[in-house]
Amino acid sequence: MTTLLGCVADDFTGATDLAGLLARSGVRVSLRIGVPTEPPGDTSPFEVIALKSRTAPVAQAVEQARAALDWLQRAGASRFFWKYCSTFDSTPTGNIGPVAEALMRDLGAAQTIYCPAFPENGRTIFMGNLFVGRQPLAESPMRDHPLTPMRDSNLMRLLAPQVTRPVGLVDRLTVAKGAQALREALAALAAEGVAHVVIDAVANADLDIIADACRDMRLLTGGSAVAMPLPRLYVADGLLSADAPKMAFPKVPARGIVLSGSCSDMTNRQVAAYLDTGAPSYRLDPLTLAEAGPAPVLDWLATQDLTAVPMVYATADPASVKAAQNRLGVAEAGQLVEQTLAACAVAARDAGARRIIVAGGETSGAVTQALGVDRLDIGPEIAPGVPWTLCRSAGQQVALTLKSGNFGQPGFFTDAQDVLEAG
Ligand SMILES: Nc1ncnc2c1ncn2[C@@H]1O[C@H](COP(=O)(O)OP(=O)(O)O)[C@@H](O)[C@H]1O
Ligand SMILES: O=C(O)[C@@H](O)C(=O)COP(=O)(O)O
Repeated sequence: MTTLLGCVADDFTGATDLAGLLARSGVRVSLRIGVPTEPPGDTSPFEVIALKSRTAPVAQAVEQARAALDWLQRAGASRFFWKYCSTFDSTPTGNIGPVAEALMRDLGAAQTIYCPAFPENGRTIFMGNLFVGRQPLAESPMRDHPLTPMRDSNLMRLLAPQVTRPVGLVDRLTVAKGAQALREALAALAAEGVAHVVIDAVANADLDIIADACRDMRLLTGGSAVAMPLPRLYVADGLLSADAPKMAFPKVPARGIVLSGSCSDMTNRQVAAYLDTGAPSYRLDPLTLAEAGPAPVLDWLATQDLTAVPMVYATADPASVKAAQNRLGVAEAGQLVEQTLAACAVAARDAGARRIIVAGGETSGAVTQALGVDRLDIGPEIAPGVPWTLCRSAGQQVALTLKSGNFGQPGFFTDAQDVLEAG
């Protein structure tokens, strides 16, 4: 089937988040891990390509996104979506802006929008300022993110140094007037040469208006939620029929593992809640890892009963993360943890784990790549933006969930298992 919307996501949790929200509509969504090496064959109306480029060097992130765009164009896509984090995770050099500009150039798009709002998860934008719950982004726990600490809440100020062309805003007062008012505001900004437009949204109703007004733009950018109304709008436009059969999620054996590399505030709470259940657990310390390597945790894992769904975690509070980074360097500390958790995933799979729960975007990228997964089918949603997915790894069918650091309730690791039991 010809692809209608081609999506590029800058990390793997973000890709499953987007694919899960698009799939809520009942249309077929395919999620590819990395740019497929094969030319497009059996494609879906919605294709999502997951990259691991959020913290990659700018040139590499741009190159990967352009390769993904090329594949999606060959699949027949006529509209495109650049998905980044709902907390706008990036640095003054990128990669949100440079990738958007490169895709705009390739597509001949004079203007695009930026809307990371995800109201169901507490991300809202007002007067160009991003909020996480009641806190401005820069006062939220995101200010201590290990790789992309967010120290400003104003999206125009965050975006401007990342792009070469002018940045503007359509605020909530205009969005509230409806799709026509928004279209006119965008046209007025375009006439002034504004290429990059941040748009306020505080509720799903705002996202409906934004998607309605912008659905024919060649390139949209944002978090996952602004894309959620698109399938319904395309069906209304007669571009697509919503007749995709829902995938029956198969029963997978109840042997599993939890791998947590996120250090977000929410993941810290989720790890604490899972420890409280008495589940077997192993805490990774980057400084010990740097000296002893992964052998001790792999030895421990080999002794575990996987029906008890043990947890390996490096999740730590900001002070401990800082201490490890000061000793090892930010990238080195991150990589050590990611590679170790990835090795645990492979060992657990080889020992029979068929339910793998991963917390953290970069961590999910490392784990998924180590498992050799190239495609994920979207299954039931555990929490807003976090579906179970089904993949094949080393010839085995494995249920995999990739949880964004900040998503889910404190009981997420148990919730995830309950969803499979209920299904
Ligand atoms: N104790 C720790 N000290 C230093 N870095 C850590 C520690 N635990 C995890 N990390 C690293 O922090 C990063 C967390 O990023 P990520 O997995 O994307 O989580 P999130 O989804 O919360 O952003 C990863 O690179 C991970 O390896
Ligand atoms: O938009 C979001 O918040 C998520 O989809 C996402 O990208 C999360 O990234 P991580 O927090 O790094 O998992």
